[in-house]
Amino acid sequence: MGAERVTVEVGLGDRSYRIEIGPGLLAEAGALIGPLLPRPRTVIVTDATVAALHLPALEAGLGAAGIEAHAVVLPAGEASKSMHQLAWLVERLLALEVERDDLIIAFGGGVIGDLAGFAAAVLRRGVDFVQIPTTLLAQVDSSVGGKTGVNAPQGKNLIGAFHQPRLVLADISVLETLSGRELLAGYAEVAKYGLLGDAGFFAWLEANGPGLRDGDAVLRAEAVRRSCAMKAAIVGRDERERGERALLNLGHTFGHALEAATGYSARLLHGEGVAVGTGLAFAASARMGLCPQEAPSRVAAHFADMGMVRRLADIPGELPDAEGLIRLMGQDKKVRQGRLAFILARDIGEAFLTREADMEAIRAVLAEALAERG
Ligand SMILES: NC(=O)c1ccc[n+]([C@@H]2O[C@H](COP(=O)([O-])OP(=O)(O)OC[C@H]3O[C@@H](n4cnc5c(N)ncnc54)[C@H](O)[C@@H]3O)[C@@H](O)[C@H]2O)c1
Ligand SMILES: O=C(O)C(=O)C[C@@H](O)[C@H](O)[C@H](O)COP(=O)(O)O
Ligand SMILES: [Zn+2]
Repeated sequence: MGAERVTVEVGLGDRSYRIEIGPGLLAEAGALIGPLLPRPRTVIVTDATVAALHLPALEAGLGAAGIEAHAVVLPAGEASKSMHQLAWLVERLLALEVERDDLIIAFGGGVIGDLAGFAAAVLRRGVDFVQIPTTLLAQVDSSVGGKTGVNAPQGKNLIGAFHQPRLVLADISVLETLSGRELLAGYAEVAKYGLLGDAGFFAWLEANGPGLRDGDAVLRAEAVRRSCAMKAAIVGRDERERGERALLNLGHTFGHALEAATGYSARLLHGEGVAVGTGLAFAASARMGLCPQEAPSRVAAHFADMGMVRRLADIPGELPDAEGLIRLMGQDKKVRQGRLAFILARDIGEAFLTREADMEAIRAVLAEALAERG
């Protein structure tokens, strides 16, 4: 039996929206998006790789409902999440005469979702948008919750806005063309949900992660559903990250510093930085005596079993020393009155935020991990 279509609801009052998850959704895009359009016209924002693989199928799906679509195509990769590309994109959208009541479609991975979502937030002071995520990472995380934005030289996602989509269509069939490296990077954000708050889900992943990785569509759909359900619930309770939502940053204080250190380049994908950062967060938690040593060992064993990038030693090229990485963490958005914030854990599935982390332990964990690089 193949994967079936399921719906997850993000409950945000009159800004609530559905996440549709299942195979073959591109063909139904017109029927699903049509009711949101004031006129049968839209603009698809995508990247060159996704356009080459999947744009004709989306255009056909929209065309079947009589919707005319213009495509705006950006270069693939994290470097496109910049002020430069934002300015270019907004000018293209204005040149295409996108009106205040029109809706645009973000069709791609997290880079396109974050960039097009931010463009939608500022274009004519805000137009609607739909997310059609095409990477595992985007299906389980970035397309949901309304964080949009671009990177700055000073740090990750430092310029942006909260702007919720009107609808999310996660077509799991498109994951079939995703590279193994990108799939495993996205898997780090899947594991994150188990590690931050659902030990049962992490145990499920320990059993089913390899099957999911190797292409089982039913397992993929289930992982996307459970991840989206967890994120939707958190976002529904704390849209603007005043509290609980910060747990979704597990692994990111370290990961974002590593992405800045590697210049937002192909040396380290976002999800890879999250995997390495999650390992470091669990190692630091054990070193501070907050959680049993079995917890970081279990995380490391599962990530190794999956074949993921998971240690500083797996990152090619030069890296700053421990002090340099801690300096980069100073731009993290969770910093308050100059104090760094970390998401640490009491066990698998029991993460919490602290601004009282023992910085000596953080330094020691980083120094040890850097030393493994030889
Ligand atoms: N807004 C949020 O809540 C949130 C959450 C997590 C991550 N993010 C952001 O998401 C970004 C990372 O997203 P990503 O990992 O999706 O990266 P990405 O958007 O760069 O996509 C990864 C690569 O896969 C290609 N690709 C996309 N779909 C494909 C498909 N179906 N088949 C083949 N190739 C495909 C892309 O062209 C790209 O080269 C980071 O900038 C990160 O900060 C945001
Ligand atoms: O949705 C959230 O909240 C997250 O933190 C999800 C993260 O996976 C994502 O990488 C997010 O963009 C990080 O947010 P930031 O506020 O630390 O930039
Ligand atoms: Zn992330």
